[in-house]
Amino acid sequence: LITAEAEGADTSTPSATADEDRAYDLCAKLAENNNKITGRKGCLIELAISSSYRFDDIAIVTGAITMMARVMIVGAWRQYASDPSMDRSEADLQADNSDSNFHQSFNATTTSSSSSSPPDFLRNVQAAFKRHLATGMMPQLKPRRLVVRGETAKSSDPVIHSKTRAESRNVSLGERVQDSILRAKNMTPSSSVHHEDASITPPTISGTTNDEGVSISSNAERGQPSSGIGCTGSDTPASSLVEHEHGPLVDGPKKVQFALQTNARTHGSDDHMVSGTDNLLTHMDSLALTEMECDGSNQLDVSSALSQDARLQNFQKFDVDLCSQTNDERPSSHLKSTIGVQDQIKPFRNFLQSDFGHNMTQSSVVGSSCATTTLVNPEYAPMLSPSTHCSRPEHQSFQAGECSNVQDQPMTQVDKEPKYNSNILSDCHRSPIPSAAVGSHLEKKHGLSKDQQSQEEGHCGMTNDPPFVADRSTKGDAFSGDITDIQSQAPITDDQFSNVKTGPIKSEKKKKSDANKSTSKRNYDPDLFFKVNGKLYQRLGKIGSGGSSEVHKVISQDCTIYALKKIKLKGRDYATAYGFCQEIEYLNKLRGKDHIIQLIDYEVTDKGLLKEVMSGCVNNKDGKVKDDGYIYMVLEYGEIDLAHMLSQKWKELDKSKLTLDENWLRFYWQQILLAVKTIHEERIVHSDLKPANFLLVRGSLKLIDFGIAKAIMSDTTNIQRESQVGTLSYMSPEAFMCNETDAQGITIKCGRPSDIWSLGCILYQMVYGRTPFSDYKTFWAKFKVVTDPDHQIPYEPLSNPWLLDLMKKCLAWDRNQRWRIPQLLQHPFLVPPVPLLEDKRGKLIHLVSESFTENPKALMLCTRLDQLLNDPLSYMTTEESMPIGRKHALSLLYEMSKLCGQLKEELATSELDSKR
Ligand SMILES: Nc1ncnc2c1ncn2[C@@H]1O[C@H](COP(=O)(O)OP(=O)(O)OP(=O)(O)O)[C@@H](O)[C@H]1O
Repeated sequence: LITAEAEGADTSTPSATADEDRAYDLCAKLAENNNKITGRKGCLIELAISSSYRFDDIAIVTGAITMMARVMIVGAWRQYASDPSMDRSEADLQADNSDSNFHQSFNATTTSSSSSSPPDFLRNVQAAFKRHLATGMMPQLKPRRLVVRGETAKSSDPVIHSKTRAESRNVSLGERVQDSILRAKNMTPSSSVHHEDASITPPTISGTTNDEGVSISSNAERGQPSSGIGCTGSDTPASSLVEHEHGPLVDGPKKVQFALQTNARTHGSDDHMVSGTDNLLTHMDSLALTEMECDGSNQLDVSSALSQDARLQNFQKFDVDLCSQTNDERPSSHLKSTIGVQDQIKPFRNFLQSDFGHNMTQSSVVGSSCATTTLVNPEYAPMLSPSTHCSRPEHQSFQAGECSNVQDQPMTQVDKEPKYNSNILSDCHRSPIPSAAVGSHLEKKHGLSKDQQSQEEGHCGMTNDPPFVADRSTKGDAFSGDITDIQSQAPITDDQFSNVKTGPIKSEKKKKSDANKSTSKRNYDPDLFFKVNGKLYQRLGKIGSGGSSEVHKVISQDCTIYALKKIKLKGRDYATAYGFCQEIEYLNKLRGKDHIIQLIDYEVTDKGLLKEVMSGCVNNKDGKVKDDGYIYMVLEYGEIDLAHMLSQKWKELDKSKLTLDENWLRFYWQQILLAVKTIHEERIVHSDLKPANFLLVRGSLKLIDFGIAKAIMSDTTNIQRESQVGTLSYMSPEAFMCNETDAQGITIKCGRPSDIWSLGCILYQMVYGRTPFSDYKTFWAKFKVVTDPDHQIPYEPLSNPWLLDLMKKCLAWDRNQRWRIPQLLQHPFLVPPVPLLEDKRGKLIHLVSESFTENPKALMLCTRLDQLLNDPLSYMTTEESMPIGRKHALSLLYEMSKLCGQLKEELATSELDSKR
């Protein structure tokens, strides 16, 4: 049925029920896919994914079947491998490497339901399958097609299928059989297999095309859309990178960081800039340029599907794992040593079980701009919309599966609590921060746990991480070879098979297996779990990778979803490493603040480094970190970032031909301001404000990524920077010219106004769908135009003149003219002035506005003048108290004369126009 579903057959008709032939087919497919071993993931999982984003809840059903079938297959394998009465030994199987008949018959069974004589293994599998059928499990699972979603999934299906088949062609029978044996005997999959995994992993979605016709395919990593031209990181010449910055919405983030000592202007071309200077780190987030282009909804669907898939797989893995453990005759010492971990694992397992053990509901939550598909248990989700529909409850049957001894274990207290999928957190009112986590943090604030030493020696077993190619400038590259770990599927750790000959194995396989042997000491599967300060977090999928880190979606023992940011320190220069530790410091400082992403827990495995940063005595500024060290940060989980929300919004607008909803804009703009207000009040300048750094968490936007943030020293208003930093499209003139001298010979410094400029760029992008300097494609073109005080930013006319005014207030070239956050929060766009009563209005203003009722700009200026005259305090920051000082009095007068001048100019122009 899974196969039928995946191949698009209509399984809703009675004819599509699983007769024996089809069951056999299914078995063969399962066997083949287990055999093929695409890493720790079978093709079936992929099929389940493909189903899951085409059908609302078929994934649950297919998932259940997949799990069940897998357990059966494993059972069959075991039976086959251990039963001497069976007529084919493993040696035979290995000998089958060259057995083309076997291969052919295998193929025959998988491509049609015609029965060629199946090999013994398949017969055994078939027998096992039938035995299970007899238990009455199968009939309870009646997958049916429920809801068919849009075209996107259809269009992506062929990609997935063809990929899957291509994979199957690429793997030799010998490898498949050997890998199968390895898997059945608890050897871990080979690294070559990993690569296959990686290639199959995220279903490639859609093919949106940007203005240049560049095909963009978004992968499952949210926020990491990739361009078909593969312009990632600093390895790509800048000239080619910048060329992709085209059209609306694509001009976004290019993060640059380069040393000021470099006289950038002396470089003739972008290429020089990138390749010529050691200190010159040009972080062209070329992929992120396309960020706004990628289809957020697709991504969400897929990420949702992936997380479902991950859950299914993990659940399955637990069952098999626990099963094998309970059946195992291991020395009790080993059992003992696993107890701690098993205790930690149990809640995960129960969570996953409970998900499948209850009716599940799949629904879309949140507004149109950020619709997310989510899997919830309706029992605990009373707030779901009426459109929610329930899927079938058959999955309960799976609980009575093979591992009853394990499943019978009582649920812990935490298991009885409502379990929420990540997105449902937005509906529930429980604290996102488990008190235990916070408590533990407080206990050892800035301290280090006992486990750190051991973790330092090989934390989480991430020994196979691909090397970081470059520093922070290599967005995406550092992890490009990595595996999306939600496919973790290596079956069963079971010693009873350890003596089996495995035949010749590729050296990579051996390496991987050795690595896993060493990680097995940890008593948890490092492919499935992260351990931070002794607490396990199960991986649910990779969210994305930034310039310096990879971020995973994880679930904690108390079944809360978090994001786990992992930063590899080895090979980085110390300055960068200190920067990472500083991010932790800032996040600590910002704990409990509403609009800042919350740091739940963290661990720096290099104790010395953290100590140095925390104490402010940074010694080794120039060297590179040699030791294997990682930083782990457990963060609140964000559902979608503003960049994707904007992309979706603009797609909706383009489709509907509607104009921007000002209330939508007001709502999110206010949230952005509140977030930045929080950090500015803490004397922190973010320096990298951009839509991608605002995450939606339970309906509020929260600020993330303090990687290049800086604290303002107490006696100044500016930060000291040795390098220019930021993301090109959002960088202020001061950020471009940082540390140079201005016309008056004053050194240009960055401060809070620099963040305000970035906010202006974000607002501009929210209003027009592109950033203000998007027409300037190359770094130098941008540099020139942004640093030119006479450059006029183009503003297309808007129906609301306040909005225009607001953008101009943020994008004033002169940083002293830019409004500060408190003023912006009071700007008439957010707080429309209450029209003054006729008799309260200044006579002069009244007369003037009466004569130009048809000119909205003049009217707006009149209102502001009026407001300034009648309510001058609204023009001042909330920090100021009465009586105002001379400085503020002067600035009010300056504001008034400026408004008068603008009004005079406006009226003169419209007078001229009317004469013409
Ligand atoms: N708390 C979170 N919840 C969900 N997703 C997150 C969270 N934190 C980060 N991400 C996602 O992970 C990816 C990388 O995150 P982040 O920007 O923090 O990494 P980074 O290494 O600092 O990147 P860069 O320096 O290039 O901006 C982004 O796609 C981001 O949206």
